Amino acid sequence: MGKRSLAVAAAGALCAGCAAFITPSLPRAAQRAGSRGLHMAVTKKDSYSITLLPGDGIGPEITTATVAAIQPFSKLFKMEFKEALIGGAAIDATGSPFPDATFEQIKASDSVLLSAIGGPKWDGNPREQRPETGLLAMRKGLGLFANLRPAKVVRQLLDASTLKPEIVDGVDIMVVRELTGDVYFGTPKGIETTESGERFGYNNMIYYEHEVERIARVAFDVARKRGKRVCSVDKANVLDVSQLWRDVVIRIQKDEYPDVELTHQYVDNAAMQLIRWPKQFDVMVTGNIFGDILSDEASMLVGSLGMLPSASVGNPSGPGVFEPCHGSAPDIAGQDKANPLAMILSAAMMLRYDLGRPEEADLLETAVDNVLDQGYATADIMRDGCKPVGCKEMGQRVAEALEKLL
Ligand SMILES: NC(=O)c1ccc[n+]([C@@H]2O[C@H](COP(=O)([O-])OP(=O)(O)OC[C@H]3O[C@@H](n4cnc5c(N)ncnc54)[C@H](O)[C@@H]3O)[C@@H](O)[C@H]2O)c1
Ligand SMILES: CC(C)[C@H](C(=O)O)[C@@H](O)C(=O)O
Ligand SMILES: [Mg+2]
Repeated sequence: MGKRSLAVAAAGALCAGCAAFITPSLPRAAQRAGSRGLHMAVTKKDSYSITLLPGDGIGPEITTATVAAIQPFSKLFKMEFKEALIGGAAIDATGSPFPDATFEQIKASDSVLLSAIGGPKWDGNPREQRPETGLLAMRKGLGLFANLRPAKVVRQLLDASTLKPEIVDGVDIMVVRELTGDVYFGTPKGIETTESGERFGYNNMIYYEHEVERIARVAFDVARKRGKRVCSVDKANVLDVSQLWRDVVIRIQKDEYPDVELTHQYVDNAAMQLIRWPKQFDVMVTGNIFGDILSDEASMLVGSLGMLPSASVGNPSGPGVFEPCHGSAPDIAGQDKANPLAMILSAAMMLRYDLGRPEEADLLETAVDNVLDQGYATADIMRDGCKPVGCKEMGQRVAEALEKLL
């Protein structure tokens, strides 16, 4: 395949309406400006429109709990919540996992809170009618190339991790995951049959320099506000796409961030180092698929996937999407067992990055901390001596704790 057709293939969007947001041919200066879109300089307002995407499985339960938890902020500013369809719920209602109406509503919102999508009901659908395809289309369509996944161990949960307390105590890692490139979006891809009748499947792992440059800058910018150390994770010993990744990250650090320390690990080693001695990491920057896997692994340092929030950002002129790292947890859906804290902490990231309300973000995180101090725990983080609560009650407890701080 020639260079031009590869470029066209990589720009191929999952939905027609997304194409305008994909910018492989932007001049470098414009791409660079876009890479600064961490929404940190947003001016605060008195009123916000927030799209809620309750999605599938435990999604509606944790969404209700999250809205309840942040309701006390209505003393300070107005939040207009409007639900929209995505994922399996959208497929059932409209036939599409990311309906145009949802995309239009999101673009007109200040921000987006997403719970989770997917489930066995739709696993047999053709690819374009799978819930996950809707999620990817939204991220790509909104230009959200940077996914920040903080794995910060809270002292109350030291015993909730499957690792020894002395290994996880003090861990504070920010995984910066590239979110709109890699093997997730590369083409050509598909499942075909050879002339002899054997089927084969393939996906193209591809990164353009500008995609690596902008995620590297996000990682270095984040590191400058933390421990000034970035570990870039790749598989450059085997993959050409990873060699390009590494070369570009080295160049950006040398030219623009000489004050930030840069190290490299191969992804197999990084997966091991994360559970051997996680305190060695400050910021980890990596591609879409490695970041997906390593962030789920990092959640167990904290104690549960139900504790890991995320911010999907990168487009300074549009809303970000704030979403827990976990999925729709079909095994516990509809039983009031889910931990809503990952989504509540994602709402804190929304306040910080999208709504220009960093003080309120801190307050919400403190409220969560206080609830954990009081010993309330959902099943996934249950320890000796804790008070068991369901999803709904956990949301109410956070609301009460927040109320006391306002
Ligand atoms: N961002 C998303 O929407 C997202 C992310 C991951 C997976 N998924 C989808 O979710 C579906 C299920 O995937 P999976 O089972 O591999 O992963 P999952 O994250 O849904 O669940 C993995 C395990 O973690 C538990 N878990 C997850 N969130 C929890 C919470 N908040 N509280 C308590 N326990 C929690 C589940 O019960 C399960 O045992 C699939 O369709 C998958 O594609 C969606
Ligand atoms: C559901 C899936 C498309 C998604 C991803 O792989 O990005 C999920 O695993 C995540 O981590 O948000
Ligand atoms: Mg994942």
